[in-house]
Amino acid sequence: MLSVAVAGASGYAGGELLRLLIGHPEVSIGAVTAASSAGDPLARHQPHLTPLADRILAPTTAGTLAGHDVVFLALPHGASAAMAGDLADDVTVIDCGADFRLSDPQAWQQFYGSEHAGTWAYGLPELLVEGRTKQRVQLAGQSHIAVPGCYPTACSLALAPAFAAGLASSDVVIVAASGTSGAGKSLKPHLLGAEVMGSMSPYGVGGGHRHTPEIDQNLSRAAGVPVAVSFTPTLAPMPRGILATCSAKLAHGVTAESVRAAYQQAYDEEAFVHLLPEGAWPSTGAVLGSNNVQVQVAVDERVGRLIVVAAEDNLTKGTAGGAVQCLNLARGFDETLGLPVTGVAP
Ligand SMILES: NC(=O)C1=CN([C@@H]2O[C@H](COP(=O)(O)OP(=O)(O)OC[C@H]3O[C@@H](n4cnc5c(N)ncnc54)[C@H](OP(=O)(O)O)[C@@H]3O)[C@@H](O)[C@H]2O)C=CC1
Ligand SMILES: CC(=O)N[C@@H](CCC(=O)OP(=O)(O)O)C(=O)O
Repeated sequence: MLSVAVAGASGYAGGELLRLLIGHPEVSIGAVTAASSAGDPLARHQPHLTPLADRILAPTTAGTLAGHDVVFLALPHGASAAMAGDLADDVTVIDCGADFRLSDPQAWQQFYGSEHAGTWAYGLPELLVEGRTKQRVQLAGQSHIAVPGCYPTACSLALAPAFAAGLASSDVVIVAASGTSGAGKSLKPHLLGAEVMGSMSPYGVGGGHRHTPEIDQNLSRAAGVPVAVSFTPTLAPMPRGILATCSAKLAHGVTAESVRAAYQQAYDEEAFVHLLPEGAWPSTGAVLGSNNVQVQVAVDERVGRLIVVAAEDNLTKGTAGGAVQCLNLARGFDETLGLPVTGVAP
């Protein structure tokens, strides 16, 4: 049994981590920590986590996180890097934040505006790397893992098989809608109920969103050559879920059959990434609370473009589920342990 601490346990990502870890047979939950909410009962911030209702949130310090086999960090950007250096070397640290995702310090500086903290193993097991292997081979035995951003998880899994197989070459356009939990719990004026309910709106338009270099990084690794995407996120009036509509110019002569075959080959053996049967389309409702990514492909012959639609739950596969999957791989458990493979409907 591994003893596990969750830092940022009062937040959305921390709450989802705890929901999944409660059902994980190989872990026991140790410290649950927060910042301004330290001293509060966990139940005040995570009313759905009934088995942990009596727990009190501890302050997030190296001391409260010490003595655990595994520490999950679900903290704002920058806070993870500050904390990671104070944790013992033999602890498995899985960071849900962005601090260690990018390998290019210049990209970090440009999109996050601070000094680059470093690069950890990237925690997207199903990502194809240079057309052949999958990223999971780099996760076995790892002690420090950076969990991908929620948009990069959906968008990269949507397009990597096409780039890895040389079916798509350029001109990548992604428009993705996210539920509001993607923005975290802290108060933001544009996320008040009156602003969000019954309305959709874009943000980070024009290449400014910080997930753009992360998607570039992933697709470039899949393709083996540099890929740059146009990425536009939008905010949707729902608590959870991401629906990413991704399109790219098809290489000459590529057919719908060859596209489908490449995606079947990439994902047929995967437990969590599913190419849907022809005619069925991904939806956020269908993946709610599960660690699944639903994918569907189409070829628009009139304009010679590939269209891939992917849906995930941003808090499950997009954060906490992905993080638990990384723990399983790092510690040699079955990759699916403790992770839901069915959604909740309606
Ligand atoms: N929400 C999502 O869909 C996704 C989130 N992530 C990442 O997960 C991390 C957490 O996000 P999320 O849960 O949404 O955010 P929340 O705002 O919901 O939660 C943030 C957590 O961090 C704590 N905290 C705030 N400031 C500090 C600080 N300076 N030092 C230590 N702890 C602090 C908060 O404690 P308190 O409540 O006491 O202030 C709270 O527990 C972020 O890095 C985010 O980018 C990744 C993918 C998707
Ligand atoms: C709706 C919304 O605001 N979503 C967040 C992304 C959440 C996520 O994946 O985050 P991290 O990179 O922070 O881990 C955003 O666009 O910044």
